[in-house]
Parts: sequence; structure tokens; C-alpha cells
Amino acid sequence: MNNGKVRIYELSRELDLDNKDILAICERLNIAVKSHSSTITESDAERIRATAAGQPKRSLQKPTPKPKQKPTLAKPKAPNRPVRKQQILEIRRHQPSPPRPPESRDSSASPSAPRPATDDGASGDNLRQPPSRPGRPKPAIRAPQKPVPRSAEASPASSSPSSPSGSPTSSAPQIIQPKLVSPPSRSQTPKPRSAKRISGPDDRISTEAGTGEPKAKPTLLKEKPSLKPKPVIEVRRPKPAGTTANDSDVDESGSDEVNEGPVLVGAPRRPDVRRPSAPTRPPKRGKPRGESEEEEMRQKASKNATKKRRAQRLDEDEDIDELESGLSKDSMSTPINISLMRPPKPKSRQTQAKPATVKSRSMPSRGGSSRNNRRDRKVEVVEEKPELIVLTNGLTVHELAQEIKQPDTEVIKFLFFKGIATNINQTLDIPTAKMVAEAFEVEVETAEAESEAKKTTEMLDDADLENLKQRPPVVTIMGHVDHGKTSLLDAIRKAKVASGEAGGITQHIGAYHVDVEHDGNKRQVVFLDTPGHEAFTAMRARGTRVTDIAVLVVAADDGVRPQTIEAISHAKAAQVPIVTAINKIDKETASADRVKQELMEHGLVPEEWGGDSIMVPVSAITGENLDLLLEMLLLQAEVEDLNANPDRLAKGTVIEANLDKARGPVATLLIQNGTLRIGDSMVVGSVFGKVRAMIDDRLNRVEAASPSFAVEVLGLNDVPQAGDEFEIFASEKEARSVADDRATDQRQSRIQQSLASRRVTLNTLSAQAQEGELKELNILLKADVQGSIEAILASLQQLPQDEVQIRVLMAAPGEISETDVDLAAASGAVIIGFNTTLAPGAQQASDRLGVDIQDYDIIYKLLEDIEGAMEGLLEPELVEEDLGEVEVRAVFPVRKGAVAGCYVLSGKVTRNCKIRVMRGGSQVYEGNLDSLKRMRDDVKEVASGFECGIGVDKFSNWQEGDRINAFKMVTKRRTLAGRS
Ligand SMILES: Nc1nc2c(ncn2[C@@H]2O[C@H](COP(=O)(O)OP(=O)(O)OP(=O)(O)O)[C@@H](O)[C@H]2O)c(=O)[nH]1
Repeated sequence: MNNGKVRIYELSRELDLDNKDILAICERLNIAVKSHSSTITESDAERIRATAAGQPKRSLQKPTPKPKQKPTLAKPKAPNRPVRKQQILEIRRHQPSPPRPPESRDSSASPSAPRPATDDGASGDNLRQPPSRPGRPKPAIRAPQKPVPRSAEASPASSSPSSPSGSPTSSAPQIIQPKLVSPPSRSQTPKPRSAKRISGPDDRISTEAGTGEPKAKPTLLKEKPSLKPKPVIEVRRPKPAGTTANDSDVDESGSDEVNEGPVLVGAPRRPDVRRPSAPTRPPKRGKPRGESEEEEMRQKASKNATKKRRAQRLDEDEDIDELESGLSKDSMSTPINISLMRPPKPKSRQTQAKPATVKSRSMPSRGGSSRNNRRDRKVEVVEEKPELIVLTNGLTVHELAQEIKQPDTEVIKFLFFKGIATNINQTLDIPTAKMVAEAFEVEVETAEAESEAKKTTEMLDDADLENLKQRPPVVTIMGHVDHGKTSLLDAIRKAKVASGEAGGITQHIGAYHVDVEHDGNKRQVVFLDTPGHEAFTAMRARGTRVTDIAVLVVAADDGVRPQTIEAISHAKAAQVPIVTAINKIDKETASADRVKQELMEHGLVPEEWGGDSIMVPVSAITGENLDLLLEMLLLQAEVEDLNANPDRLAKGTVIEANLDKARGPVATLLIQNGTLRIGDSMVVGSVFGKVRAMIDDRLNRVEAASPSFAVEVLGLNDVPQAGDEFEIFASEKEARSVADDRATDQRQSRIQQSLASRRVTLNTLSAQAQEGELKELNILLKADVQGSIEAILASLQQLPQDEVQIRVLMAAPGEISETDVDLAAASGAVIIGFNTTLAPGAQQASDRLGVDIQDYDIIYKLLEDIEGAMEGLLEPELVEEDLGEVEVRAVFPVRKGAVAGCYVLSGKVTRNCKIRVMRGGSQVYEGNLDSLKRMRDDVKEVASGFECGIGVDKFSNWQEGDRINAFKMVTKRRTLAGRS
């Protein structure tokens, strides 16, 4: 007290209360003070004393109430600051704790350990208390937060050899033993917690505080890179047990720790950081002491601390890992840019994996890792529709949808609008599939071209490889119209075929061979004489598939023309080499160089100009350079290394086929492998045949035909198709069997094709009609008896058929058979059954082929359905529907004209209906009714017997007595009856 003044802190001492308590009292008494150093008057002091009289002394205060005052106390800054110092100081003084573990670099840890039970509640208080107060156990508060018992526990030190298990308070906290060699008996003391702090920032404080060892810690922390976390973790696990101070546990863990002690010393931190769970363990085992609450608090505190530390550590660890992985900091600092292309880290760390993921997605093609590849695949899955698909066979709607990457429903919908009702399992033939694909802007390439190109090689089996012999090249002449293909072939034939033989060739067999002298040997070249330009795309393409070399004829006076380009494309697609014959060089206007120039634009570069394309200027008329052309063909053939195995059963392709009145089916076959002999059993396409006779291109009857030669063959059961392959079988039986199977397949395929393009059901007739495709309804009628048939047919004839005609494909009594279904499928008909049944297999066939079978037992119902189906095909029409009649009884002029005051005579009148204004029997207006009112209100309609006001925008010349006919236009389905 000075001059009658008293300072708060003096008063608090005097009253043995905390400054804050005094301050609180001051506040209550409205005594203005700022802090504990503020002065008050003696009178105020007296008042405070009086008030404080009934207040518990500081030493007796309980922690609980204090927290409430915290906020109040917070104002005075003083109490807050000293917290740390105070903590440490007091810890030292009062720590009755047992011997400090050697590891306790965290001297700070130790203080917490000794805390007696009475500390529990002190947490709140201690913080508020002035630092200098001795005798207070509070400091423990801090301890619990950082208390990292674990490390201590981990380190055997916690149970110092000197201290018996039972005496936790025996040793002073400062004793920090670096040794890990601790005795088995670990004291139950809470010390271990102090060990936890090792990793906490407080550790450092404590270290500085004076423990000798501690200093090493900070170093360790910084040197983390060298630390290896794993071993530490292993070591630490046992700790908790020891921490809890159960003797038995202690012993076990203790032993472990001893063994691994050295590791702990070296790498104490990591474990703490990495194992957040560790701190929670001790409490469980520590319960025995009955300090569960305190334990929990400490754990909480330590958990938080550990979390923070862990976060720090993780960051640090990451850095370490990065260092370990050899990545420089620089490289890590720029990952954002670089990582877009490649993940910077090989390590699988989630936080980094994510960005890598994103990156790899953005640069799918770069991905080198499997993960990236996976993503690439995903991207492919999500891929957009392809530009081109290759179809080798018919395929189902579903398969096609998948091919063109469209939903099944889209394909079905498209087909439906094309009048083809399908389901996803229905097979589409190639033309239909192509149509669909192209509608979805996907180009279609039938596999024909590809397989054609391969055919020549497919003709060879592995077994042939040992017996391969050179064969003549098969050459096709291609080119634009009138460029001289035929003339060239004729010229060659005339020049090379002995006149006697050539003269004998009066019948065209589609192929012929010429003999050429080449390198002193007699060689052959086989020419396929393909049909004229009208069959260019089809037959020429087919020609290339069996062709070894294509001769491109280009008129020197005309140059490259559209079909020239087309021929080049075909040959290239079939990977057939091209030898160009620049024809008509005898003409004055001929310019071979110009042709070469133009051909270069299409990828054919003449050899003489540095390319690899053979070009020979020829004249079919003068015969100039024909030999050279043949030479070049043989040269090219050598390059192609054309071989076949003549010592096997023949295989090849049909060049031409026709039905000869005298000789029956005749086919010109090109043998592509093996040797064809008289008597061979063959299958051509789906046709069986037994070679009865063979005639070569020079009209000679031959017994055998070797590879690359063409012969006319007699003995087939049917006429095959040009382009069909033929194959010889060892036994006739086998050949017949194969032919039968193929015939069945073909039949099936044909049915499906017709089905796909013509399927009709009663329910889909309308759709087809809308497309303008269906003008007739095909019906296949089966009934119980002939009488029913006649009755039904007579009734059907009654139906008006001026727009849609009924076509009865077949009407017969009997059950509906599988054959009926086939017929219906092939002709796009609906089967109508009347009082009849389905034969076995018919239902399955109809399901399979999508044929609609309607069964009736009442004739009028049958007619109704058919009529309905037909009506569905008729365009709907707009018809006028009367609403009512209105009379104008007054005219009210308005701003824009006039409104008619009306009375509804009959029916009704509605807003926006159409009206026709009649006056004296003639129409004065027809149009829309724009406004309809009743008693000034707009209404939707007015019924008969009521008055209303009618306004029309475009008409106001109303007169009393006008009659208004109200009507509306409606769409009506036209009925056949209505049109008869
Ligand atoms: N001056 C001359 N005219 C030729 C030559 N080659 C063909 N011609 C004539 O060109 C015309 C067409 O000859 P073709 O052999 O019919 O031509 P193409 O290419 O077979 O015709 P298409 O079979 O219709 O495609 C005929 O009038 C031939 O006489 C030639 O080398 N010189």
C-alpha cells in the first residue's frame, strides 16, 4: 500500500487469492482496475476484503469453477505469458517422479510424469496462476498435453533399474539417461508420457531447459532423412504395455526395448509421428491405476500434439522420401508443369498419386505406367464411333450397335423408321447393316475385298509348303472404258496363241493363257478376261481377288479417267501389284509422259522416274511392245514368287458359270492350288459336282488342270455363282454332305436377309406405310376348312383396296407349318390363321424369323384387325367438327371495331374455335374467334342458352341477326369404310 493505495496483487497475496479472483471481485464491485498491478483505494480494498472473506482461498480452490473466469482473466495479459516458464519451473520443483528414462531428452516430459493425483483438476487453474507460486502442482497441465508417455515407455528408461517399480516419485525429472538399457521392471509411473514429447516442440524447450541429452533430439529431428521409421515402429509397439506399468507387461516389453534400444536412440521420432495410434494405447493398459480420466485427458492432449507433429513429420517425411528417391528439390518444385506428362514420383503416395492420375488422363498417350495404360484403355472404351467398320458377315442388331458405338435402341429405331421391325437379336444382312452404319456416318467395308486379296494365299495350306512349285501369274486387265482392254487382250492372244488354236477359240471361257519365252524358258501368263465396263466394280473387284498382277490399261491419248482411278483403288485394296499398259501410243495425240504424270498423282511412279511402278507404252493395234509387256509381267511374277502345290486336291474360284442348254451347268474354274482331275468330287459354293469333263481355254478336253489355269467344268448339279470357291473332296459322300450343309446355311441366310429387309407385322404396317414403302399387305391364310378360306377371302375382297392392297400369297386349309413361316418370312407376309393350329416347329420358326402369326376364331375380328392395319396405313385427314350455332343480337362498338353480343342457340362456342359468320344465307367471314366473354369476363366456352360477347380481330362488321357457326378442325384417321 502506498499512500492509501493498494495494488491488486498485494491484495491478492494478502487474501491468498489469485489476482484474477481479485480482479473478478473488482469487476463485481464496479471497481475500475486494469490489471493486477493496478492500484485501488484503501476503501475499495476494504470492500474487496469484505467480499473476499467468504471466498475460498487460492490453495483450496477447485479447478472447476475457474475455467469460467478464464475469459475475464484473459484480459490481464500477464497471466497468460508466464505459462510456459511457469510450467517448467514448477515441474522441476515438484516432480517427485521416478528416475527419468535415459531417453528423456524431453526434460519437459518428465515434469508431467510425477504429477500426483491431485493434479488432475489443476489444469485449468494452473494456467491462470502466477508463475511464481510454489507448492502448486498445476504445472502438470501442460505436461498432459505434451505428455508423450509413449516414447518414454518405449524406452526402457522409463523403468530405471534403480527405481523399483513401486516408487514413481523417487527420482528427479532431470535425470535423463541416454542409456536404453533399462531394467525389466518398469515403473507404473506416468513418466512414459514424457517420452512422447520427444517429438513435440516442447521437447526442445525442455531440452534447453537443461537436460543434457535433449540436445541430441533436435538434431535427430532435423536429420530425419537418415532415420528409418520402420524399425522404430516395431520397437515402439510394445511400449504401451510398459507404459501402463503392469509389471508383467513391463517385463515383456522391457525386454524388447532393451533389445531394440539402440534403434530407439537413433530414431526415436519417427515412430511417434507415424503412429498416431500409439498414444491411445497407453491409457488402456494404464487403467490399472485408476487414473483413467487423467489418462484420457493426457491422451487427448498428446493426440492433438501428435497429430500436429505427425502432419509436420509427414511433410518432412515426404521431403525425405523425395530425397531418397533421388528427386531434386527443383524437380519437385515444378511438378505442376512436368507432372502433366509424367508422374514425378515413383513412390506410391496417395497425395501424389492423385495428381499423377489426373495428369495421365490428360495425356493418355504418354502413359508409361500400367496405371496410365489402364486409363488409356478406359479412354478407348469411351471412344467415339469408328470411322470405318469391316463387315464379314451378317450380324445382329446388338452386334452392329456395338460396332458403330450406338445404343441398340437407336439402331432399332432407325430400322423401324425404315419399316424394318427388329429386335436386338435379329440378324441383319450385310446390305442392311451397311445401310444402318452409313446412316450413323460410319463407313462400311465389307471384308470381301480383304478376303479376296488373301484368297490366293489361303489356298495354300501348311502341308503345301514342301511341294510348292512355280505357277504362272494370273493377270487381270483393268482400265477405263474404251481404253483398249479387249483390244489388248485380243492382240496378245493373236500374237501369242498359235493361229490354229486361237482360231478355235470361238467361245469365251473367261480366261486364257499365253506362252511366253522368258529367259530361254517357256513360261505362261494367264489372263482373266473380265467382263466389260458395266460390271466394272463388281467383277473387276472379284477379278483382283484371284489375280496376281493387274494390268492397268490407260489410253495414251486420254489419260487417267475415273475408272482408271477406281481400278487403281481396287488393285491397291487387294494388294495386287499393278503393271501399267499405256495403250494407243500409235495415236498422234498420244502422250505417254502425260499419262505417267497423271498416274503419279495417284501413287504410281514409273520406274524410269525413280519409282517402282512398271509402265509399258503399247499399242493393241500395232502390237508394239506387247512382248515387253509380257516380259514385264513375268518379271513382276518372279518378284511375287508365285507358287502352288500341284500334288494335292484342287482348290480355286469360279470365274464364270452358266446353264448351257445342251451341257447343263457349266462353270469356268480357275485352279489356284492343287490339280483338278476328271472324276473329282467337288463342292462349289453350295453346289455339289463331280467333274465329268474339262475343257481348257483352247477348247481342248483335258484330264487335269494345274495351278493358275482355267478350265470349263461339266458335271455340276447346279449353277454356282461367279466368285464362289470350289474345293475337291476325297470322297463323294463328304462332298455331298458339305454341299448340303452349305445349302442349308445359305437358305437360312437368304431368309434372314429377306426378313431383315421385308419383315412385316400387323403392328408395324403403319410405320412402313409412312415411309411410303408399303402399298400392299401380304397375307398368308391358313384355316380349318376350305369353307372358312372362301368366306374369309370373300370378306377380304369387300375391303376397299384402292390405297392399300391385300395380297393373299397363299390360302389353304390346314395347320400353319414351318414352311408357311419360311414363305411368309421370305415375302414379308403376315400369317393369318383361322380356327387352325401351329405345326411343330412353326412357332419357333416364327420367333426366329420374326414372322407375325395372328390366330382368330371369329371372322369379323379377323377382318377388323386387317382393316385396322390397313387403315393405319392411310394418311390421317383434317375434318370439321361442328360445335354450335350462335346468333348475333347486338353490336357494341369498341375502340378497335365492334364486338357482337350473342346468344348461343345450340351446342356451344369456345375461345379460339373457328367460326363462320353467315348473313342471309351467305358467308361473310370465316376465321378464328379471338375473344369470348361473358359479363365482361373472358371465358373458355359458353354453352347453349347463354349470352356472350364475341370478338374477332379481323372482322368487326357485325350485324344483328348474323348467324355464327362455331366449329373446330380435328384430325381423323381415315377408315377404309369411309372411302369405299
Ligand atoms: N489407235 C488405237 N486404237 C485402239 C488401240 N487399242 C484399242 N483401240 C481402239 O479403242 C476402241 C476401244 O477398244 P476396246 O478394246 O473395245 O476398249 P475396251 O477398254 O475393251 O472397252 P470396253 O470393253 O467397252 O471397256 C476400239 O475402237 C479400238 O479399236 C490402240 O492401241 N491404238
